[in-house]
Amino acid sequence: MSLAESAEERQSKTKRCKLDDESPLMKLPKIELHAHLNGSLSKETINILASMKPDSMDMIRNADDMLLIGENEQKTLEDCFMIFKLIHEVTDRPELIKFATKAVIKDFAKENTKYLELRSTPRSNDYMTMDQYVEAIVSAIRESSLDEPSIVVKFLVSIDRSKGVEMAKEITSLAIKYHKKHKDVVVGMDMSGNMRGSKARDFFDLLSEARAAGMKISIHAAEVHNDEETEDVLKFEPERIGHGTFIPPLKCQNPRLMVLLQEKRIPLEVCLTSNLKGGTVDSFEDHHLGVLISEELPFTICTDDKGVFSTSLTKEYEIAAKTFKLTVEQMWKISYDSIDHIFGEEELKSNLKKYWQHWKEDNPEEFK
Ligand SMILES: CNc1ncnc2c1ncn2[C@@H]1O[C@H](COP(=O)(O)O)[C@@H](O)[C@H]1O
Ligand SMILES: [Zn+2]
Repeated sequence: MSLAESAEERQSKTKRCKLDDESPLMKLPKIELHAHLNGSLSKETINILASMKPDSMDMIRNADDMLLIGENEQKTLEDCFMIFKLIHEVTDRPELIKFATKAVIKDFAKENTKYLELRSTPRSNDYMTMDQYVEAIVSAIRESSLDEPSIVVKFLVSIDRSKGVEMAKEITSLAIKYHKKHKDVVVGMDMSGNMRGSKARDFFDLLSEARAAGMKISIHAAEVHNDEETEDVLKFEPERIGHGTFIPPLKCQNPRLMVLLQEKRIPLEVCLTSNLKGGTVDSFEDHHLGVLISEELPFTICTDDKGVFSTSLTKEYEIAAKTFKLTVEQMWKISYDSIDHIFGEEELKSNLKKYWQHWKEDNPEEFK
């Protein structure tokens, strides 16, 4: 079955899905490849973290209005970057980072995410070193493999480009060090953060170093309009690209970028709600996912910051299915194809594929 069927064909097959535990898309095994740790914290987890901090602030305790963007609210990306700074207040010690990591893993496991790549930028302060930050995440992932055996979790070390190249150098060395020490957990690097005031290409040598050490690379690109930078990133050929909103002709006047994407077939990590609430797309209908489907280009559906954007992986699947009139069977295929884009090892990929196939055979009622 092709994803590029006509809208009418798809519409006639669309199964309406409710967003509850019984929803087929809740039950569907899913893959999450673009989740920032601190942006993924639920309101409940933020409140618990605040209560664990001896000097926690009331502002953080009442995380509701301040930190999470509600149903019909729209913000700018700049607003989002301010929100992340506030959330960092409740994860400023190793034990809090460890608690936060476990809570996020649990949340994803609850909605049948079977494979999760978490990403985060290591920070240091009076209470922790960057090494302790990474160690806290790795040990949370290791302990979760016992507490939450249904989900496999990997970690990508993020460069926050707004912090400059010198800091990125430190982060890259740290990433390589922990990749060597924990090859089965620390599998890749990401570049994210506020893109204002820096050029992606200034970080390519560092990302190449990580790649030479055996790590896979994902880069946030074309989240905002910047054709020159987007072309640089496409030519660098990261294993995946975060967003890619301003590549297809919907949002971009430069056809070369789409040609490059078609040639290189770099999978895009698609984050529907993030793009709408961050104000980079006007509506779900205008989202570039429609082009990726019709052009049969590789992509994966992700949450980005499910806490801040008040979403979940199931909700993102629901939105994609509803907006682009996709059946449960087509959503299963999107989820299944995402396995090819994980940074985890080949043996894991083939095990996940087997699991997906068995799930389909064992749950025929979900596809009716
Ligand atoms: C909405 N679109 C986005 N664009 C770019 N970078 C983003 C982002 N969403 C999150 N981040 C990056 O992830 C950090 C929060 O998680 P961690 O503290 O690393 O776990 C943010 O500070 C930013 O650097
Ligand atoms: Zn992101």
